[in-house]
Amino acid sequence: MPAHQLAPDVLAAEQTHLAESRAALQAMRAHAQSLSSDAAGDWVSQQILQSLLDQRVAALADHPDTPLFFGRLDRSMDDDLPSVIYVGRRHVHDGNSRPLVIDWRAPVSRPFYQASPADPMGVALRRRFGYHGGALTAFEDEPLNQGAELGPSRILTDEIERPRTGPMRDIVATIQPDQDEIVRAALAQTVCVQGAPGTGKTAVGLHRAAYLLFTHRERLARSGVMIVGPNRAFLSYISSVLPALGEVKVDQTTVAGLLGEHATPEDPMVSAVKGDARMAEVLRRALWLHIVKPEEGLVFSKGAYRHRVADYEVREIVASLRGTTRYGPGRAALTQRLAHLVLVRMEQRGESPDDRVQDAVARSKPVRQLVDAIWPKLTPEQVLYRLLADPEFLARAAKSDFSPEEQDTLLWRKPYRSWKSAKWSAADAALLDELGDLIERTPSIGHLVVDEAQDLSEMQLRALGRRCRNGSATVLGDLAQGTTAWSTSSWQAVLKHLGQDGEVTELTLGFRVPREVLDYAARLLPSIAPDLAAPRSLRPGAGSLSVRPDGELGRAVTEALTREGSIGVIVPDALAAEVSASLADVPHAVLGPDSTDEHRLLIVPATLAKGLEYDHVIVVEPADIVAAEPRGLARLYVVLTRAVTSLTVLHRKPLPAQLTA
Ligand SMILES: Nc1ncnc2c1ncn2[C@@H]1O[C@H](COP(=O)(O)OP(=O)(O)OP(=O)(O)O)[C@@H](O)[C@H]1O
Repeated sequence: MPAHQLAPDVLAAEQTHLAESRAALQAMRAHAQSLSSDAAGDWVSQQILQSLLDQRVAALADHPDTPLFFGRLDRSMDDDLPSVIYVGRRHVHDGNSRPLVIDWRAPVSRPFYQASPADPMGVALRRRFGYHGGALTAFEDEPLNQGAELGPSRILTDEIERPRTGPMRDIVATIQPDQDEIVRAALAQTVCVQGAPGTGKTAVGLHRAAYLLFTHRERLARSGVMIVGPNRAFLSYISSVLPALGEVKVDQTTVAGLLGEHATPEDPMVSAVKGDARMAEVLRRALWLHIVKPEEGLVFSKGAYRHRVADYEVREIVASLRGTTRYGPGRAALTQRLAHLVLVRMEQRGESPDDRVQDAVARSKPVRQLVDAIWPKLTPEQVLYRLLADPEFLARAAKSDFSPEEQDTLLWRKPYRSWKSAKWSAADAALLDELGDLIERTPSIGHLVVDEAQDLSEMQLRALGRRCRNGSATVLGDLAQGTTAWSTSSWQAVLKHLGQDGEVTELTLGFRVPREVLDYAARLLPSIAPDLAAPRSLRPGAGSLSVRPDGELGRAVTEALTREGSIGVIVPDALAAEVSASLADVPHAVLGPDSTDEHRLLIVPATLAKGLEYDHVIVVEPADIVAAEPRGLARLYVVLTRAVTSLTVLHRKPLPAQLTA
C-alpha cells in the first residue's frame, strides 16, 4: 500500500508546503516584474537590463501542470544547511530568504539521486512525490539509515509508463544513480556514453547541459553550450526538455545545420572515402599547394622614388610564414611584412612614415597584386572543387595517402563547370569545414553534446571537435545503432577524431522498451554488434510484442487507437506515401525530416525513427526495411526499439532469419 494511504496527514502537510512554495514563487515573480530598467545609464544598457529582467520573469513562471518539487530529504547531518530539503526544478525562497525548494542541480540535492542504505550521504529519509497534473497526490518513503534494502519505486515505473503525447519530457524527478554520475561529471571532463536503446542517453545529455549551465553559469554564458542531434524532427522532439528545466539559451542543431545544409546524393562508397580522417592531410596539402614560389620582388613607387623589395626577401618571408600560421592570417601577415619592408626602405631614405603609411602601402596595388600572385585569396569551395575535379591536382595532394583506386573514387564522374555551380554532398560539407578551419580558425564553444555520435564520419567528428577544442564534450550513442556508411565500431576512435581525452562509460538498463520487445530486437545484435552485451530492460512488459504474418495494418491501427498514448507506424521509406493513402480514413500525419507535427498517429519513414519513441509502434514489412540500405539490419534494430508499451510487427514477406532463429 502506498505510504500516503497510511498517512493522510503527512500528505496534507506536504500539500500545504506545495501551496506555500507556489505562493512564494508568485511573490518572487511579482518582485522581478516590479524591477525597472530605468536605472541603467544609457539606452543600450537599459535594453540589456530589460532583456535580463524579462528572462528572469519568464524563468520564474509557475507551470501549473509541472510539480514545483518532486522530492524531499530529511537530513541527519549536523551542519548549517536546513535539516529538511525539498528538491525541485528551481530555487524558491520565502520573503525571509528561507529556501522552500532547492534546485535539483545544487550539490545539496545530490543525495536525492545518489544516496542508498549502503551510503546514506547524511540522509535519514528520502521521500518521492507523485503528481497528477500539478496536484501532489502520493508519496513514497525510503528510509536510508536503517540498513534495509529498498524495493522498486512505483513512482519511477509510473513515470516511465505515463503515456507519451507530444515532445520528450524531462526526467529530473527520476534520474538514476548511474545517469546522475554522467549528468554531474566535471565541466572539464569529456564523457562518452555507450548505451543500448532507451537507456536514457539523450535524456542524460540534455540534463548534463542543464546541470553545467547551472554550475558554471557565467563561464558558459560567454562560451556557450550546443546540442547536436541527428535530424530536425529529432530536435523538435527534444526541444522542450531544456526550456522545461529553465534553460532557454542552448543552441540545438544538426551536423548539417552546423556544417552547411549540403545534401546532394552520393554513392555511399564515395562518402565513406570522403569521411575518412586521412582526408584532413590531403586537404591541408591541397590548400598550401596554392602558394606559388615568388620569382619576382616588389617595386613600390612614391613620388620620384622607387622602393624595392628583392625576390629573395619575398621568398624568405613566405618560407617563414608557411606552416606557422593558418592560411588566412598567413596571407595577411605576408601583406604587412611586405609593407613593413617598404617602410624600412623609406626610412633608409630619410623619411619618417607612420602606421597609416604602412596601411596605405599594404592596400596598394603592387602589394595586393604580388600577394594575390603568390598567396592567393581562397575559399574552401575553390580548393575542394579543384581537388574533386582535377585528377593531377588530387594526385599531388593525396600523395600515397590514398590509393589510385581511392583517388578515382573521390573524383567527380562529371565535374561541374566551376566551383560556383558545384553541388556538394553531406560528406563534402565536412571537407569544406575542414578547409574553412585551415584558412581561418573556427571559434570554440564551452561544451558540446553530440547525440547519435556512432553515425558520424571521422571528418564530421573532427569538425565537431574543433568547435569544442577549448572546451569539453558529452558524446552519446550506441554502436549497434550505426546506420551510415561510416558508422564507427569504436568509441576510442570517436574520441580520437574529436580530439578529446575522455572516459567511455556504459548505461545498461533500458527504460523505454519492455523486456519482451527488447529481447526480440536483441536477436539482431550478434549480426550487427557482436561485441555488445544484450541490453536489459527495467520492465517485463508481458504481452507487449505481437508478430503477425499477413497482418492487417488497418486492424493494428484500430487496435492501437483504442489504447492511450502516441502511435508510430514505422514503414520502409519507399512505402510511406502508400501506407498514408491506405489510412486515409484515419487522422494522421507523415513524419518528414523537418516535421514538428504533433499528431497522435504518425507514419514514420524508417530512416527518420532514430532517437524517437512512441507508446505503440507498428512496424511494417521488416524485410523491406533491411533490404533498403547496406546497414539495413541495424536500421531494423533501431526501428524495433522505439516502443514504450507495445510493438506489433506486420509482415507478408519472410522475416529476416536472425529474428526467427
Ligand atoms: N531515469 C529515468 N526516469 C524516467 N524516464 C527515463 C529515465 N531515463 C530514461 N527515461 C526515459 O526513457 C526513454 C528513453 O530515453 P532516451 O531517449 O534518452 O534513450 P536513448 O538511450 O537516447 O535511446 P535511443 O538510443 O534509442 O535513442 C525516454 O522516454 C526517457 O524519458
